[in-house]
Amino acid sequence: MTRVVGLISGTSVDGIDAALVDISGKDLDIKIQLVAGATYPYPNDLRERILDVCAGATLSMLELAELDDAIAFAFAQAAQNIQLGHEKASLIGSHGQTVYHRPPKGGERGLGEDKGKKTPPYFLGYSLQLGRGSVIANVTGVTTVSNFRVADIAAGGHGAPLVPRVDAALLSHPDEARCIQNIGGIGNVTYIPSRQKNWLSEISAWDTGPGNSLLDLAVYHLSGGTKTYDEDGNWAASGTPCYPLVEEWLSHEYFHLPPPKSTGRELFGVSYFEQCLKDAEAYQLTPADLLATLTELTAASIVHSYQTFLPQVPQQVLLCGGGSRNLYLKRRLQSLLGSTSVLTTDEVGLCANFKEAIAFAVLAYWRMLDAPGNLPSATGACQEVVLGEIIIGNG
Ligand SMILES: Nc1ncnc2c1ncn2[C@@H]1O[C@H](COP(=O)(O)OP(=O)(O)OP(=O)(O)O)[C@@H](O)[C@H]1O
Ligand SMILES: CC(=O)N[C@H]1[C@@H]2OC[C@@H](O2)[C@@H](O)[C@@H]1O[C@H](C)C(=O)O
Repeated sequence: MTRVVGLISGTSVDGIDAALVDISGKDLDIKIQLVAGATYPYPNDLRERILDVCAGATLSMLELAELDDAIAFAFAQAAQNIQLGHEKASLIGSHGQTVYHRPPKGGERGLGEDKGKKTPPYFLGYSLQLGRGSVIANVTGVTTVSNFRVADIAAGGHGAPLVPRVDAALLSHPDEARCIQNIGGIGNVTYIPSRQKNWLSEISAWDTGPGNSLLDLAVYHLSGGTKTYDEDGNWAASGTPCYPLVEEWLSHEYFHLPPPKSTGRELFGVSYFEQCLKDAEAYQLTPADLLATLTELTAASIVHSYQTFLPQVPQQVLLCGGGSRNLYLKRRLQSLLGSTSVLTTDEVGLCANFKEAIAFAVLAYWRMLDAPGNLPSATGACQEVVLGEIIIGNG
C-alpha cells in the first residue's frame, strides 16, 4: 500500500483540491481508500491573476515566473496541510494549474489524417500547467510527479482528458455500461461499457464543453461581483430557460466535432460569455432567465453529445465535480436523459468532490510503476504512454 497526495486546481480556478489516498494493486486492478480530502481556496489576488491569464492577458517572463512560484508554493502548502494529523505520504501527484490549452491541429480532432505520422511537420497540441513539481518536492521533501499532459501530447494526443483511465479502473461495472460525467469549469465524460471482453478499447471520453465556467462568469457579472457561483442552482431554478437561445448556442461547431476532443477557458471563457450576453439582449431576459438558459446549455450540450457520439445512452450517469452539487442542473440533466438514472459517484462509493485529486494520486502511482496513464481513445494519442515527470524528494 502506498500513501499518495493528489493535487489539482481545475478550470474553475476556485482553489486547490487535495486528496490523501491509500493505493494498492497495479494497472487497472487497483484499490483506493480516501483518507482525507480538502479544498484550499486561492487567495483572491492569485485567483484573479490566474483568471486574467486564462482570459488572454499577456505576461512578461518575470510575471510568468512569479505566477509559477506563487502557484507552486500554494500547491506545496496544500500538500502539507492535507497530511496534518495523518501518517505521511511517500508520493505526491500534482496536476498543477492549467493556464493555457491548445488542442492539436486537425480541428479538435487529434491529428486526424496525420495521426500516427512520426515526423514533422505536424501541429501538436500544447497545454501549460503552472506550479512546478520541483518546488513541491523541495518544500515537502516528498517525491513528486507532475507535468502529466506533455507525454500524451508528444504522442499526438490532446493531453486531456486524462482521468478516463482512472475512471475505468475505479468505476467500471461487470454488467452495466456507465457514463461518468465530471462538471467542473469544463465538463468531460467517460463512457465505460460493461467490463467484458474488449471493454477497455471501447471506452470513449471527451470534453463535453462548458460545465460551470459560463455559470460562474454570469453569477459574478449579475451579482456585481458579490457571488462567484450559483449555490445549489437556486438562482437559475427561479428563472425560465430561453430555448431558442439554447438551440442557437448549440450550433457552435465544438458541440458537433466528433471525439477525441478537448477544450478549455480559451473557448468557453470570458469572450464566449460576452457573446452570450450580446445574444441574450434580443430576448430581454431577467438575470434568473439568463442563468437558467446557460444552465440549460450545459445540460443540453452534455446530453446532446451522448446522443450523438455514443453507441447508446447508458442506464446510469454518475456525476462528479462541483457541478454535481448544482441541484437545478442535476434536475435538468435527469429530465433530458429520461429513463437513465442520474446519480453521483458518491452513490457508488467514490467521492464526487475529490475524484480529480484522487485521479492524480493514482496517475502518480502508475507513473512510479511505469504503467501507462492515458487512454488513446480518450486523448487521440497514437499509443498508451507513461505520464508525468518524477522529482525525487529528499525527505
Ligand atoms: N453547492 C454548489 N452549487 C452549485 N454549484 C457548485 C456548488 N459547489 C460547487 N459548485 C460549482 O463547482 C465549481 C467547482 O467545481 P470543480 O472544483 O469540480 O471545478 P474544477 O475542478 O476547477 O474544474 P475542471 O474539472 O474543469 O478542471 C464552482 O466554481 C461552482 O461553479
Ligand atoms: C487542459 C486541462 O486542464 N483540461 C481539464 C479541463 O477540466 C475538465 C476537462 O477540461 C478535462 O479535459 C481536464 O481535466 C481533467 C482533470 C482530465 O484531464 O481528465
